[in-house]
Amino acid sequence: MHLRHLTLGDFRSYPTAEVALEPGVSTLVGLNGVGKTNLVEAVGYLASLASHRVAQDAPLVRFGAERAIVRGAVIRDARETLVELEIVPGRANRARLNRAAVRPREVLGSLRTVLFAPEDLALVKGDPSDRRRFLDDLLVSRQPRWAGVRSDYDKILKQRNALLRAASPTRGPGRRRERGPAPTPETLEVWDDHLALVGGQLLYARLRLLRDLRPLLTEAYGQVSAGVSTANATYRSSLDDDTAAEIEAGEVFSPRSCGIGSWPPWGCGAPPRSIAA
Ligand SMILES: Nc1ncnc2c1ncn2[C@@H]1O[C@H](COP(=O)(O)OP(=O)(O)OP(=O)(O)O)[C@@H](O)[C@H]1O
Repeated sequence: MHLRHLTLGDFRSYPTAEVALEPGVSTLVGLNGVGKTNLVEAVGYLASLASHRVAQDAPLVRFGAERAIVRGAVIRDARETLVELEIVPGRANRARLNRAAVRPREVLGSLRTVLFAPEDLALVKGDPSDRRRFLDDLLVSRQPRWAGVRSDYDKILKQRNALLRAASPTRGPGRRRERGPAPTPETLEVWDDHLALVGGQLLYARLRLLRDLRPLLTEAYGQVSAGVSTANATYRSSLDDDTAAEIEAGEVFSPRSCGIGSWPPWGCGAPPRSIAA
């Protein structure tokens, strides 16, 4: 795969930019702040619909402009694909593949990149949540179907936390909680079950992913360290080792025909309104 041409319109510091790229290594050279990382960020955005530097889209649009355009001509197996994104902060992105309008998610996979930036040091220096996010991102880019499980997990966690907050006698020090419907232990139990089930699915996927990554990591690190030291990666969870091993072996929560594993428990159709909300 080769990105032959990159076009930008009102992306970061660039009112316009046309960048032709040859196959092989390209090096961007320039003074600090001249816009090298902005170009790399644009390529990363085209590949992943996300920036490695910011969570929101607004900073990607040039100051004073309303929208940004990122367009790439990608060559793969001697065929060229034109991938185009229009970034409009606060609204859904618009996407086009070979000039035909598509849903943004449909462009994923047209361009595949591996971006390594100073921010990636958070993988070893940062919080465990950074490492979980990295694994989940990788999971989704390898097998997009995990995106659904991941977003279900986030939704359930949010709903369960809201329920726990509502159940606590005060919200914040000394403040009385606002009155809402009192949650019953049964309701909490239902959310516990959902959380355990989807959390188990996600853990299964992360453990499997790490199992696949481990030999690659050890080999790649061996090359840069010239064999002086070795690197390994293990997933440390609060579960006991036997349970984690059972999950990794797929004895529980393994993928089956409908969706993934026995998730979702309501079958393959739309989720009940309480979960979809
Ligand atoms: N939304 C924006 N609108 C206009 N300019 C922006 C926007 N976001 C960033 N910039 C400008 O982009 C420049 C930073 O570009 P970038 O981070 O690509 O620099 P760089 O060449 O990678 O620098 P360094 O070598 O220091 O890493 C800054 O001048 C900043 O003001």
